[in-house]
Amino acid sequence: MSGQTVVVNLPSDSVTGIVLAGGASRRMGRNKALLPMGEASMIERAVQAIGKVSSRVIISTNDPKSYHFLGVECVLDILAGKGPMAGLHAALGASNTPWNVVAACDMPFIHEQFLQGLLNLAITQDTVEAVIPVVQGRMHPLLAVYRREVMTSLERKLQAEQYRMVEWVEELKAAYVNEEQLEHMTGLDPRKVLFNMNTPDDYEAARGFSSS
Ligand SMILES: Nc1nc2c(ncn2[C@@H]2O[C@H](COP(=O)(O)OP(=O)(O)OP(=O)(O)O)[C@@H](O)[C@H]2O)c(=O)[nH]1
Repeated sequence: MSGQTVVVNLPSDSVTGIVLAGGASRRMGRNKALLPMGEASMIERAVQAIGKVSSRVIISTNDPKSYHFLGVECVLDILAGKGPMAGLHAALGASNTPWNVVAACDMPFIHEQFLQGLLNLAITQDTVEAVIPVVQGRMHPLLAVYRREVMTSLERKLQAEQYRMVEWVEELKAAYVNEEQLEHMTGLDPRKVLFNMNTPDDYEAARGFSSS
């Protein structure tokens, strides 16, 4: 942590927060979104963090009953079973704000300061369509910021049955933000914030981390 103060520039009423929670969690063997992490479930942590930087939160899922207890609006995939790009597509279709901050439900160290850092960069870049973290050469399109208009190119990809999100993101006019910039912008360790859980071992590792 650098201790840097993050300045809030973007009014939250220009931002919709989207939590992706429509996956099958096959590798985990149970719904990742409902796993407890510290005092709350994974989905509650994501909704809380994203709710601090946006005026409206949407859960993108095909299983709204599981999230009814949260009292948060759920949006169903238009193309069900096609992965996170389809989830983002449906949620952007429901959005009415220029900027949209997206997070997967399986990131235990998600932090509003990180999201705000990405949003702050987004509004200083008139021509960019997205702000995408890149850590160790790997893009992280599931914790990122998108203009609503990217829905058009996303829809084209889905119609062409091209479901590799990184390939789509590479075609966007995006600000790709490296590890050093991310740390400077947010005051947080990007590797930790961007860590995501796929397997029971990842879950154990994250729980160890969060209680230490
Ligand atoms: N709305 C929506 N979200 C999805 C879909 N597939 C994955 N996600 C979400 O996207 C994020 C990354 O998902 P993955 O870990 O790649 O896939 P998963 O299906 O959850 O897990 P595995 O079955 O183990 O691959 C998670 O937040 C998922 O909930 C989908 O078809 N629709």
